[in-house]
Amino acid sequence: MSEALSMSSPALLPWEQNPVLKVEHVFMRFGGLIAVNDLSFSVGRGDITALIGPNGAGKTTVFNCITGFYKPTQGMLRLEHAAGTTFLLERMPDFKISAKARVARTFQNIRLFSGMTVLENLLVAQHNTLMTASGMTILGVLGLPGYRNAEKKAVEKAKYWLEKTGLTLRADDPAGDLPYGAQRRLEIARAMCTEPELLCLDEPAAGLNPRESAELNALLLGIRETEKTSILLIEHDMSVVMEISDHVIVLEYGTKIADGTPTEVRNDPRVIAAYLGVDDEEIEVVEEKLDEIIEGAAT
Ligand SMILES: Nc1ncnc2c1ncn2[C@@H]1O[C@H](COP(=O)(O)OP(=O)(O)OP(=O)(O)O)[C@@H](O)[C@H]1O
Repeated sequence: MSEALSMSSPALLPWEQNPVLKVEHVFMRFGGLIAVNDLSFSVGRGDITALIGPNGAGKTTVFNCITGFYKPTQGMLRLEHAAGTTFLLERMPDFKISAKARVARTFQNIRLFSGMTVLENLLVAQHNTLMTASGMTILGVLGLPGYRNAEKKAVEKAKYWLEKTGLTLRADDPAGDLPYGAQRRLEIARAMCTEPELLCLDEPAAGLNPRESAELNALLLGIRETEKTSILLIEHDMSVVMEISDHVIVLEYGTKIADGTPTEVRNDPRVIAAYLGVDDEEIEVVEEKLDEIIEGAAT
């Protein structure tokens, strides 16, 4: 390749080589407020990607655009399945984004069916598959084999995720009776029962104690390893972000200010200043504190 050509086409970053999601020049305006400002980034297939930034930076708004809760004012969100099918998420209603594009999501505040059992929560998550197999109830009512098989598979899948999330012994308890950390894991299990191409987690470590946080890290790393599911997470807990992410994107006031590996982002003075809300002259002190936190999390 000529020098001129190689200079004009720089090597792709690892997460740009086979992205599951490409966010391209997305804007989201609420009246006069620009919550997301010309945002572009890629989510690598099979990666754990973290979206971080101070409160109000626009992270949840980005999630809402990806999952169809908001239509971006401008820009494209291109999701590509491993099999090659491409979905333009900004053109799809939210129910199709979950059912067809297979983007699953958890929320900042837990949204389980608290009166249903743990197992029932996982079966409800597979409602779409069961409805299709039931021929919209007729085959189900008649108890035909196609429906019975689908039902059996749904229970097997639920049991698989109960085991993965350490909830097998609580299968018949109401979800609302589980401790907080277990409810968070159940939310992830529920999302995984839909076999997502992209799993979006909004602050999965919020409110967890250090032991639960470590369990969450192990669960997410296990999902990446075994299921090869691509994960995009919003997280304020830097020990989680630094320990499990392959790729970190940093937002401030809706604008991307950094995009790289955890080490690159962590050492970026702009990120430290923006994320931790400090003045430039305080950065060194904060960097030392950050090192302590990360070392503490590793031991
Ligand atoms: N529906 C809405 N209408 C008006 N403004 C909104 C709406 N949703 C979000 N915003 C504003 O957009 C900006 C970004 O909010 P967003 O919730 O996306 O930030 P965030 O980074 O997720 O914050 P946090 O970490 O606190 O959850 C904020 O100024 C917020 O007030």
